[in-house]
Amino acid sequence: MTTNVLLETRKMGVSFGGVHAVKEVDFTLREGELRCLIGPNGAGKSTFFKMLSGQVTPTRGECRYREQVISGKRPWEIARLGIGIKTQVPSVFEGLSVRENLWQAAANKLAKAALPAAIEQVLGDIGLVDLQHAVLSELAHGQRQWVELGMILISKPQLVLLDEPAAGMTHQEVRKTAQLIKAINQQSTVVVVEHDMEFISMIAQQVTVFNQGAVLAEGSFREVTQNPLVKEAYLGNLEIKHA
Ligand SMILES: Nc1ncnc2c1ncn2[C@@H]1O[C@H](COP(=O)(O)OP(=O)(O)OP(=O)(O)O)[C@@H](O)[C@H]1O
Repeated sequence: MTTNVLLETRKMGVSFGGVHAVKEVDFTLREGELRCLIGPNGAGKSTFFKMLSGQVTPTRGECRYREQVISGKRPWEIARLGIGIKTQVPSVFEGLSVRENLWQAAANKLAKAALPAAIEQVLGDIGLVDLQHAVLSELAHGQRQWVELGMILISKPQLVLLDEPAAGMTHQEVRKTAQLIKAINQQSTVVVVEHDMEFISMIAQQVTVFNQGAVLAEGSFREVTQNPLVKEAYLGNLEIKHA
């Protein structure tokens, strides 16, 4: 593949006291990818994600984004480099409407004259045109998640990091979220941590499987789900549907 490397970790890891949550991970992400991180509970996916997003500081190794060392930077410094982050805790403004949330997200990134058209576009993308004046606290869980994805979409980050974007969603909501993430991937490189294998099957291109703080396998969805080591460590007898 000739595409440029966007983000790279070298022997990056972190320990909490005696717990080696992530050991020494080498990970390479190329421009335009949609990479899924999967693995059993406690495998280190979330901690790895948090090191990419600046929520956790690595105790060894480093992470480079566009060849600049970003490990040790704070989340807001990382966001400033053009990285959009959706953590498990939603960062929306509860008292503001859908439209106002999108406005807030875009205000510092787009020219004022470009804002209305960008907001219309994203309201359509997230399917909330009819609810644009509803206050966030009145929305259903899935709708609030879409607003947050819309807030990422409108600021057009180069890299988007999503931690369990489909958590707690109904089947229908999961399908819509998958479409939305594919739309985000049309303009941004994306990393997704997720448990829901059905959701992963809808969006996956390259998949990295974590186990016991290390990368167990990497490859296409089909490759990793047919890998005996992945079956043993994670999937067990789970029936996987291939598109
Ligand atoms: N702040 C912390 N202090 C101590 N141990 C931690 C901390 N954060 C994570 N760990 C430990 O690190 C290991 C990896 O946890 P992590 O949450 O990254 O796994 P995960 O793959 O995301 O699991 P899950 O799918 O359950 O979210 C676990 O043993 C966890 O208990």
